[in-house]
Amino acid sequence: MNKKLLIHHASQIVQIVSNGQPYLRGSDPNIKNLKILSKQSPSDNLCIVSINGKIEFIGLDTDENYSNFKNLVYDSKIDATNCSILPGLIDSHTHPVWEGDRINEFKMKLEGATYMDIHKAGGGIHFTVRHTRDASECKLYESLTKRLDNFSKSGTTFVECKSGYGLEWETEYKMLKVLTKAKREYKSIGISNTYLGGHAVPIGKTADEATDDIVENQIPKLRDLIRSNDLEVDNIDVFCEKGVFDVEQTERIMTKALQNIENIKINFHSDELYPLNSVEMAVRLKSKAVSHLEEISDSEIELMSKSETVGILLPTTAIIMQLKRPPARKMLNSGCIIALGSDFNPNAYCYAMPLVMNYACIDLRLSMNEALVAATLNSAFALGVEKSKGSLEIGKDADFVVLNNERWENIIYQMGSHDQLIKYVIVNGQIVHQKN
Ligand SMILES: N=CN[C@@H](CCC(=O)O)C(=O)O
Ligand SMILES: [Zn+2]
Repeated sequence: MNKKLLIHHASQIVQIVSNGQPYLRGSDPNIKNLKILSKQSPSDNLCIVSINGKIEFIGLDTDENYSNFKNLVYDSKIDATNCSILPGLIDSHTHPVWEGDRINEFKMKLEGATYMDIHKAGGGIHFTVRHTRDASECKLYESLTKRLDNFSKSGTTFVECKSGYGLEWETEYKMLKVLTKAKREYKSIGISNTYLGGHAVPIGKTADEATDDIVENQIPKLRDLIRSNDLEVDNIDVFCEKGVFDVEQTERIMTKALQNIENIKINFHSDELYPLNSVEMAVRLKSKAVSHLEEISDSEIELMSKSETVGILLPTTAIIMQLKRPPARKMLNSGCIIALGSDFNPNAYCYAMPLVMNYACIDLRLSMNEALVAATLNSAFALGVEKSKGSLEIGKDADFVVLNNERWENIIYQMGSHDQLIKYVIVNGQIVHQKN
């Protein structure tokens, strides 16, 4: 199979970088000088060629190089006149496997209840856990794939997906089976799977007892199922938070996972509601990423800026929950590696990375270039897929978004209009979404 795709006549191609850089720190001048090809004259003709799902050529089709590709027969040709082309967006934090919406809690929060009030009263994550435990694998797969389709229509071509609404092995296993099936069979979006057995302390157990269960019972089972190829799990996560799992318990879980599961990547919820100083532990364990960080301290920022641990910011959640905002500017100016995620979950119902980037700019004061880097290359690095995704470079996966507009910034500027702007979403050189 040698499928070929040609996208030609484009006005702009946003590569992000073209020198193989794996990520861009906040202080890197290449964020200001993003690698963008733009039409200089009406006779210019920008194009991108994919063969077998990889990028083979990017540039002016008058270039000498293009002669190798000019006379090929293409399976699909897209005329991108007046369009811009971006890397597919990468959403580095979501919780998409669950049943039971939480509209009632949304109402309660609008009336003044806090997230933790609801959680302690047996709602929040516990409400979703009850409904997810009751749901069949088939039902969970059906709702997951509908959600994956919504991520894809919003321009996301690769998404991190967590388990975490089981809080016991049987349901965690069910969720991970659903995620593994989607990763193997659902080809319109790439998936990085995360085991989040420590998402909350199950009712009737202490946090220490729940930690013991994860360390002594769940992680060994997970290891065996990964080894036998029954499950595909890429990352391990814990909700490290006051009243959930403390730093010590989180470290026990992470250490056990590192010792038992080959190539597992640490990526956990950190410093969201209370400053627990968990970034110190994250950096010490060489975590790939930590998420939220509303309460990150100056000394943690300093540590993070000298490490390769990515800070994943979730602007929609901070707005929905009316949290103190993460000090994004300070983190960027100090040289941290910043990524973005939607945090899609029943408490924060947002699929759309274009809206997340908009909020990151307006509410967290990122520049548009910083937001795009955070939603592409740096998210890819947070998930360990930067060698194949996150920028438009020869040899990387042909994952693109084609916008109905000559300037890429419209994906951020036109708040909430991504449905009108996104003309095509392409994954591995295949059109997975096309605007009618
Ligand atoms: N903070 C913990 N986990 C999720 C919320 C999950 C839920 O409320 O169901 C988050 O990242 O926001
Ligand atoms: Zn989360």
